[in-house]
Amino acid sequence: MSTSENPTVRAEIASARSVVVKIGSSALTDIDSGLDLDRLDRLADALEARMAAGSDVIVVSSGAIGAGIAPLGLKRRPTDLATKQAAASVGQLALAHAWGTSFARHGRTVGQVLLTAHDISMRAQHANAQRTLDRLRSLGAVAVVNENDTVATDEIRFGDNDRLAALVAHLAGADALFLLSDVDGLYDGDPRKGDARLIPEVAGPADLDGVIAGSGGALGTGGMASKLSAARLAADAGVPVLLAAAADAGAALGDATVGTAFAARPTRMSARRFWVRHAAETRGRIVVDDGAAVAISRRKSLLPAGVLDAHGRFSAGDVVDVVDSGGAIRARGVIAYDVDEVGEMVGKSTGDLPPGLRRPVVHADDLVGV
Ligand SMILES: Nc1ncnc2c1ncn2[C@@H]1O[C@H](COP(=O)(O)OP(=O)(O)O)[C@@H](O)[C@H]1O
Ligand SMILES: N[C@@H](CCC(=O)OP(=O)(O)O)C(=O)O
Repeated sequence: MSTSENPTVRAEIASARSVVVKIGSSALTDIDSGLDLDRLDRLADALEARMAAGSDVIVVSSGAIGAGIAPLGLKRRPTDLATKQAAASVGQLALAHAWGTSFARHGRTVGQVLLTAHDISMRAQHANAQRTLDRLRSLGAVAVVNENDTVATDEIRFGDNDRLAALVAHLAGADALFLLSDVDGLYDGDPRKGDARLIPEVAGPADLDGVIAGSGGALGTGGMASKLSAARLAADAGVPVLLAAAADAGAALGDATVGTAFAARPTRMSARRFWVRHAAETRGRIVVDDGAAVAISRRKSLLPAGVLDAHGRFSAGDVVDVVDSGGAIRARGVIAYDVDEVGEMVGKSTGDLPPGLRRPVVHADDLVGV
């Protein structure tokens, strides 16, 4: 640990009562030989030790696609959706069985929980998933979560399990998130491409200046970029993150002295703002002029006069992206009007609009910067 580190972040992670532990494909599977059962046993041992020390644990396990490659006679990780889904359907069965067998050595029962992004974005499904996770926990069973790959489509996929794990940490009210991979922490550049320095702690976004987050291995999905965006998502939810090697699971889950520790935001984002920013599905896009882009960056409401264009099929109450005239997403927010009403505002100043269309398009309380 470097002397410049804030020891409280690692102490918080080490003593967290409720934790989510995500394990990447690259740490669990091999293209030729499939699942690494010894690795799973060692992980189950480390997870069991954490539970014996008093923590509740939820596992987010990747590896379904990786585990389906060898049984289907494929030579590499598939890239098209149908073959990925076929591999996941074969591999998920093996993966869940392997976790069940590893934990059974400790007399522990596991439950499989498969989720899609859509489930997390819809309040009813969200609440049901929350209840299932809670009840498994109170019954002493370990939830093993993965994306429901066989029904998720390219448009609605979480994209990677790092994000899924951060959303589950939020959903479950966890106190810490572990991202266990084949790399022993965050480096300032891709460690496979030469000299790179390990970054022991990320206190805030400024510590990521100059860091190059590269792609993943042959089995991983999102690479380091997806881990950084998951760490940001967790930080917004008030959850500190430890990124470490799965091979160091004992030390990571024991006293959190290895890997890279990411501090949470000093004040947790409200549940509503978190949902707008990270969980809700967007239904459209509002293009705004430069003045409005500056105003929303200063946490002001988006007013009708700043709207240049609207795209999508949204209704009042939906979440939309707010983009500037160059196409960059500046914020997400809950829109106060239907798409036709927003269309009527384009090119008009507030005084030219009927009274019913003069309220903010997105109120500042419902607008979250991206
Ligand atoms: N800046 C970086 N720091 C650490 N690892 C990096 C970085 N850039 C790219 N990587 C690569 O990201 C990989 C981990 O991502 P990925 O393969 O998606 O893992 P997982 O399967 O655990 O989700 C590592 O093998 C590493 O080589
Ligand atoms: N649901 C997919 C997860 C893919 C994924 O995100 O993998 P990884 O980048 O290794 O966490 C699977 O189980 O193969």
